[in-house]
Amino acid sequence: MQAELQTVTEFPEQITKVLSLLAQIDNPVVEALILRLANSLQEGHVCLHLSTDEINDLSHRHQSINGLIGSPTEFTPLILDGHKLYFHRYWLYEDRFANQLCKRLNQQSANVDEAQIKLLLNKLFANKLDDIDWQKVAVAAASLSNFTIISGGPGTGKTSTVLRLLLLLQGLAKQPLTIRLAAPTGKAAARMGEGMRNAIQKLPSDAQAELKPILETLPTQAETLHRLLGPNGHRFTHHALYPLSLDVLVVDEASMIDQAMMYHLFEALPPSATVILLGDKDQLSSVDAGSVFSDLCEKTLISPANATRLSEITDYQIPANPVGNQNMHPVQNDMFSDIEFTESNTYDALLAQQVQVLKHSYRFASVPGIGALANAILAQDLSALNPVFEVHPSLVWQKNAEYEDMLGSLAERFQPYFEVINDSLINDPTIWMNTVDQFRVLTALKDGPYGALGINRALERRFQLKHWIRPTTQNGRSIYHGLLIMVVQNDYQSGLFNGDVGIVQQDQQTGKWHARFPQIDADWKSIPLNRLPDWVPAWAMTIHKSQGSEFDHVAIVLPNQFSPIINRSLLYTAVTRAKQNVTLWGKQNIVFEGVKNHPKRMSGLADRLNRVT
Ligand SMILES: Nc1ncnc2c1ncn2[C@@H]1O[C@H](COP(=O)(O)OP(=O)(O)OP(=O)(O)O)[C@@H](O)[C@H]1O
Repeated sequence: MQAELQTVTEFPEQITKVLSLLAQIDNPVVEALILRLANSLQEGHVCLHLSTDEINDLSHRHQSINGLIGSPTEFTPLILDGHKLYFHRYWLYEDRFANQLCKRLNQQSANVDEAQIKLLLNKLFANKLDDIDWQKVAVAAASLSNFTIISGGPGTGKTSTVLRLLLLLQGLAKQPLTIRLAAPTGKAAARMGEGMRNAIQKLPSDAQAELKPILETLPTQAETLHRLLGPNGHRFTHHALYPLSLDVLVVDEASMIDQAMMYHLFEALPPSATVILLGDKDQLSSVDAGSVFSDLCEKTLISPANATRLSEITDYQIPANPVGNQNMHPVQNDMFSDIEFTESNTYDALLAQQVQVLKHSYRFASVPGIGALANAILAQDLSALNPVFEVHPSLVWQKNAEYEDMLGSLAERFQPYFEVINDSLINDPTIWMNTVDQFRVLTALKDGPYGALGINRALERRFQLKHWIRPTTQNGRSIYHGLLIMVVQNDYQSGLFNGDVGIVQQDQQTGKWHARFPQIDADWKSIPLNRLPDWVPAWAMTIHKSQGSEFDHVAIVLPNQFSPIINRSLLYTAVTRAKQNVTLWGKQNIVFEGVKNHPKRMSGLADRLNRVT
């Protein structure tokens, strides 16, 4: 699958030529259109919106588009659906996913025992709050449905909430449920498992004792979506005809799932399974085309009937359509201030009621600087940015630094790591990884001096000057003991996936080189360098690649000229990768322009869901 997608997204010109040749088209206007579509896919859009004039123009070129562009019922390489032009495969992904979702939204709450739910909820949320406990509301709403989205920023309690939801579902079930946890990348899956184990530890001790038999049935390890679906060449083992064997699936970091993977996932789900997607709708969308999670989170509403039902179950007075509620972010309030809830019978109205948004960050209560900066970015409040940096010592903004000074400062931050990696008495890769995860450089761009590749090269030169590393060449690549690498390709043979981060090590006895990777459910994996899939150094990584990871201190490096790639979601994602400190290296006008820039990816999902049930 990955290889096929790369053909379209990475080589737009070639795809245009091949399609034109296949359809025997020799028409520059049509060729330009295919190229525009391929380029927009590369930018993350699922489709291309055509104007009425462009559509009229196409219909006049009937001869030249015959066999190339067809309606949704035709089998042509390109599909024109209303005003939206798709590559056939993406039209199919979006259409089938929407159908699966609509089926799920249609089979809501059959025979739920609301009295039993209320009883268990009160055990799981023993403290009655003065204000509405939105975590409790989220669990209550999710227990009435087989599809739920829980969106929230870092530390808003998504994992704690989903743990209580799983305890509730398992407590209600007549037979023990098969529950599985998954995430788009290995790193995100590892963090999800760790989060679950922490959340269990943090349950009040009386609840832990009382719920012990149920707790023992819950998974505390998560797997990657690829592993869950079962890689099988370029396809997956599980699909509509051979669905997954599970009752409940929880997927974390769902904002990272692209349209293609979302389609494959929903195709492989048994119709009776309950699905819970967790994520942060404000984060960057997936690397590949689509912004499915944020599209699904576009509206969040509580109908009057649902408000009554949830009030009864939770013992809080839940307002219908809670516009202006403290729990909602100002941006969100603005977004919904003109939406009045009508008992609409469209799928998007059904979906809006399955979207639970958590807003209070427990994590940022102790590190308020990061929370304040993240909120200022989300609210696109430029006037708040400078004051936020002035007030919080955990935040530093280097607006006018020279390039070399910046590199010097970034390199210094890796000193603690090289001290442990070069200490022959410290041979524990977990200590190495924990030390290197204290600091990471995140870049907006991939290429150029301010991109991840350029910064990595420059940092390596500095590491060498400081005698922290002694590079040698193998298979044409510079390697050294302690080199931090990121895999940039899925490789089923080695079990390594795009985004996996490992450490290169030379065996002291044999002198052989290996890269070691932390495993979700096993010891460290050791792979000889010549068997590694394609990789890059990872002292600096793009913000896109950093999704699903967290570091104590994050340095965000922006280029010295504005690039449209810098936008609100990118900056928010970068800032929220930090647990303690953020150093922002970028000119003020570039940061301001980036915060104001909030593009939306094109897709037809909203239109498809805006259908009558
Ligand atoms: N209702 C609550 N009251 C007090 N503390 C809470 C509550 N909910 C969550 N926390 C605490 O907040 C922290 C973050 O919670 P949790 O890990 O569930 O959030 P998360 O949204 O999953 O975080 P992340 O974005 O890092 O995955 C944890 O220390 C947790 O114990």
